[in-house]
Amino acid sequence: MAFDLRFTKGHGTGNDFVLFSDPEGDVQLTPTQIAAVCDRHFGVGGDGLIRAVRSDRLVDGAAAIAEDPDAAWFMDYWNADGSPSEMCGNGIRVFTRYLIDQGLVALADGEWIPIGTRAGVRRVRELGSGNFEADLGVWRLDGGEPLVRAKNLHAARPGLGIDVGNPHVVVALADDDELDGLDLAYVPILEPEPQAGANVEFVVPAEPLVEAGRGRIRMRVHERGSGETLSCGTGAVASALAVRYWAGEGAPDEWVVQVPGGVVGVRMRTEPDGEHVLLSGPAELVFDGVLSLA
Ligand SMILES: N[C@@H](CCC[C@H](N)C(=O)O)C(=O)O
Repeated sequence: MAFDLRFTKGHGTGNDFVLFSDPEGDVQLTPTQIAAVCDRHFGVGGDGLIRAVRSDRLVDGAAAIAEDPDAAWFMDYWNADGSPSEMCGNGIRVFTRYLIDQGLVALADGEWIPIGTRAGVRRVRELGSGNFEADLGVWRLDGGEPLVRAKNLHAARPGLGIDVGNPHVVVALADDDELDGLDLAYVPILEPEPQAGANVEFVVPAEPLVEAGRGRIRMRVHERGSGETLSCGTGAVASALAVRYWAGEGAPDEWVVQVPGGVVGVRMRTEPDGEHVLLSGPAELVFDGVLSLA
């Protein structure tokens, strides 16, 4: 039976999403329907699809409420190929702006809102001028150092596995030419291949590498389930963490990450439960529409 899906198109530094609101959890899209919505030729087009649903309507949401009873809203995130992901750093900023825009939440100045995700509860606040900051929680080295091959990269390079709620492998390249020459229409090959797959980021230092106490890098990404995207928030934080790890003691705790779709900020902060990593950047809502879905 066909039904109408009311959606909003949004993006964070060009990482674009189709968002819709389903407070009671009545709309269960299949992976095929999600891929059709995200298709850039036959659908709306997007790197991912985000459903805004009340946490108490979902099994994963119950875990979020147990972690923080105020996590009333759950970001139900799906990649463009219809596979689920635990987290999305650009998505959670756009999601928060969407909740505000829809009148589903109101935030006081500087107030942090807890959002349920499959990776656990994450907190977001508005910075003003359409910018938001998300606390992506405690990060960890995970996934080892797989060898990474990519189209136009002459030899395999070692990557560094980092988990920021979802899995990443970060690879350092020699210079801009190597970064710009990559053909990320082809999926990078990881050896060994992580069981759950990984988002793969390629990074080079920006010029200058450190300015006003902040590290600066350039990044391109191949996202698990979506292909090359113009930006990846969790990928940007994984990249900054990897470069700081490689640089060793004395490296900055604040980073500027240049991605093809713009610039995001990353900072690390020690909390009682470990070191958190925070992501800041724009969140834009572009247009609303209605899609008839089979
Ligand atoms: N674009 C996102 C990450 C989206 C999920 C990712 N493709 C995955 O499968 O983990 C971001 O901004 O973090």
